[in-house]
Amino acid sequence: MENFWQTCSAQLELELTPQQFSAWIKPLVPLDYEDGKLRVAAPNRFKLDWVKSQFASRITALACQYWEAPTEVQFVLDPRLNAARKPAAPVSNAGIIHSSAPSVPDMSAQRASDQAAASPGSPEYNIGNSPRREQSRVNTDLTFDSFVTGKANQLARAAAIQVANNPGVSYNPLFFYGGVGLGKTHLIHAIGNQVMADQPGARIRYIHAEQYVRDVVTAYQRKGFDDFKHYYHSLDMLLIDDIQFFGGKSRTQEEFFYAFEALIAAKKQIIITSDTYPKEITGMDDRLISRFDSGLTVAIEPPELEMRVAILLKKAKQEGVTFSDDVAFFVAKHLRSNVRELEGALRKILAYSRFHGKDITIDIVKEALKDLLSVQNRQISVENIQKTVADFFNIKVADMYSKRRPANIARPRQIAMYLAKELTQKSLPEIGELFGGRDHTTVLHAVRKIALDRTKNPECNHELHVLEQTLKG
Ligand SMILES: Nc1ncnc2c1ncn2[C@@H]1O[C@H](COP(=O)(O)OP(=O)(O)OP(=O)(O)O)[C@@H](O)[C@H]1O
Repeated sequence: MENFWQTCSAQLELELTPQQFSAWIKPLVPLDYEDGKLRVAAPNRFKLDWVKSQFASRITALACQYWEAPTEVQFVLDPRLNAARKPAAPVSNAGIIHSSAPSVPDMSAQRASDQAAASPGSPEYNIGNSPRREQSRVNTDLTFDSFVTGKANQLARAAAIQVANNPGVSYNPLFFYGGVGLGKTHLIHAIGNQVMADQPGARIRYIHAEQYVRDVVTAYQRKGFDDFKHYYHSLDMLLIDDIQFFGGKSRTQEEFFYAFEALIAAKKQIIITSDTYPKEITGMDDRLISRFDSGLTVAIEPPELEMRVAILLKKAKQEGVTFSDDVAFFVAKHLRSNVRELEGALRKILAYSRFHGKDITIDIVKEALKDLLSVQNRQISVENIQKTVADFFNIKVADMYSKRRPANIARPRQIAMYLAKELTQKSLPEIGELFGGRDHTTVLHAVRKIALDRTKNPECNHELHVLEQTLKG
């Protein structure tokens, strides 16, 4: 039964969004399996009803497939689970405000009680350490221990450790930027976890920027800005993720500016992540940009091959599976863009090998990742081009979408645009979009310029040839 549940969870994790998975599936616990009947416990009535209506048929289908026999899945209520489980899923915690937006039925009642909890005098301000941990929304799985280091992120990790050891003192704010799925969120949770372990009474809060925007709107609608301000201004540490979502939202930026000033003045630590560096965030007030830049700004780059291998080996081990080095190298060589993609591939491989009861070999990996690999082989992505060209010219990947124009950046960027046009099916406007929202005429200009240069300048031709060969593998 345990094996089935692992397989079933792995499959559902592939099919659902991360928020859905952690909100609805992760809290479930299989109880027993007898005579074609599987019993699964849910922690409360709300989750029980939702899981029954939304996921029962899929889980039943997976159970029938696994046992190769008709199987009935019964969902039961197990209130003891609430006490026994550590907080993992944002929605499952009785926290203050939701930090992600899972697709849920009407949760207004829960949200109302969440909002109430945020007000002064409420339990939030008189709570013990364990509920404080829950309300912080810090994910206990994302620690420094589980964070693999390599060239791509060693600076960021060093800065994170420094800040975790001296919150509010060394770099404030600490600002991480980099592309999707590269570990920014992981790293700020790791800081939160360490500070919480060192100072169990600290008021720490992780929030995704989109949620902060929603909170501002709610405070606005309810005329509740005093509570809102009081809450955010009295934190000991604020971890705010994907701040680029503040772009163009002036009321949110204004509120955040006050919170920022109050926290920094009180030597309370702020840690921010973004997909690009402060000056490049579109629609952000200059006051905020200069504040973001006033501490330490560190990039996280896409992982290099060795780091991708290390990540796969570590994550496989965490799943209780041993990957041979050959298999890990094979996967890492073919999947190059980010860590989230590697995790997805690993889940696919595990689910495939469990379903078919086969050991993990390169052949099995090829089967399990058939779709992913054929797409990778057929198509060279613009992301890959940007990374390869940036590595080649020793510049940051973020400079590919930045608006900076020094020649040592502008030319590699033009080369990357040229290669994107040559090697992918993307249109000029699509390429412009992927290079920091540039106009298609800028891309056209780059393509023509490099094409001409190539015919006249043998060195340029050679560089392009090397890059093309690298990209085509
Ligand atoms: N160096 C690493 N070691 C171990 N796991 C990592 C590492 N980097 C990223 N991950 C894992 O990869 C997944 C994606 O990382 P994360 O969510 O932190 O990315 P992100 O940079 O915040 O991306 P986004 O901008 O899309 O939110 C997470 O499950 C995270 O735990």
